[in-house]
Amino acid sequence: MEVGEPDAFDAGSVVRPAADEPERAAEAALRPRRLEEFVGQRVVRDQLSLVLEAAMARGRAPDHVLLSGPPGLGKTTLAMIIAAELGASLRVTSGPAIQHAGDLAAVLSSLDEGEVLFIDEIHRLARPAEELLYVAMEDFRVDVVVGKGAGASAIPLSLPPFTVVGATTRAGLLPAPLRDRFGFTGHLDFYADDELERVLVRSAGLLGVPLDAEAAAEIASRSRGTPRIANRLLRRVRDWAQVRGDGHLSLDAARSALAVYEVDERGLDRLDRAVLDALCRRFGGGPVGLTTLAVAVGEEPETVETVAEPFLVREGLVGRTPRGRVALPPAWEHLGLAVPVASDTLFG
Ligand SMILES: Nc1ncnc2c1ncn2[C@@H]1O[C@H](COP(=O)(O)OP(=O)(O)OP(=O)(O)O)[C@@H](O)[C@H]1O
Ligand SMILES: [Mg+2]
Repeated sequence: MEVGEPDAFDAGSVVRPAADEPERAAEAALRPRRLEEFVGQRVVRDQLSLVLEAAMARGRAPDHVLLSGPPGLGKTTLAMIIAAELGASLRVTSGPAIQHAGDLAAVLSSLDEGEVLFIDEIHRLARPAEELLYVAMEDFRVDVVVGKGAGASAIPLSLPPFTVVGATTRAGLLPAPLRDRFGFTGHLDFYADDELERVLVRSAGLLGVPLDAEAAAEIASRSRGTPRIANRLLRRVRDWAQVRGDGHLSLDAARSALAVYEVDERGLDRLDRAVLDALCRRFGGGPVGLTTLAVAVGEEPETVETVAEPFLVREGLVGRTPRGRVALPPAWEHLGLAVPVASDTLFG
């Protein structure tokens, strides 16, 4: 059994899209290795497969690839798949790991021909490193600075052809010159429930646990369109089935396990429901300011805004208006309350 499952009010709740290091390690075993195993995202998959096949047919390194989209949808997985499909080795770094332009210069100048350089969280690269990267991506060159102060000089060093795969959850934060250096950009979107079911069936197979079709459907529908969450809920249901059940992942086991973790039919957890509840019952549907709402649920405004709100807004449960947050009709329905007759409170 895994220990230390955080409190549901914590950002580490089972339905949050981010993953910590131990979870990333557990995920590695479930990662699809080849493009054909990668479930869903048909458009991106087809486009990418063309880019890769064409490059291989030409015997050249493919264009640089940018992968954007929310956490847990498969950016890192795709970066690894790209290298695997090309039969190339993969070097991994990230925006925050590169403190100075020199760190990046060192990585770039050690690349072998045809290697794939994965830069995760590329929107977090420091400006000087970013500038060095444009040149490297476009001209396959780095300027190595030798010496210090007035006597310093830049020696251009040419690089073998290689492919950068950048990943970002915030494509909008990438400066245009960097974005333009990518020949192909794939945007990952939330998955449909039937796609998540396929992810779950595949994962259950890899974990060697018997998963009923109805249980897969149930878990998928509470996974917020995110494979990472689906796989996480699957592990929690497996725990339940092994400890409280007979090891079989039935619909009953799925429902019981998800009740323990307070994940409801729509994939909302305790904090999400607390926010809806405060909005509807305490503030009559709003509009109410973020700070007031946060106090009502006993949380920091930042937690409400970054942890709970994105999904509530995406689901059409909560609206953001200039005068504050409002509950939309599905929020009342979700809480089993009558939707108030349309009044200006609803349309802030
Ligand atoms: N299309 C898919 N098919 C099957 N499994 C998937 C798919 N996409 C993601 N997964 C699974 O979901 C988990 C998270 O995927 P991944 O780490 O690639 O997400 P990410 O987009 O890189 O997230 P982050 O922004 O947090 O880095 C992995 O364990 C992976 O196996
Ligand atoms: Mg990732």
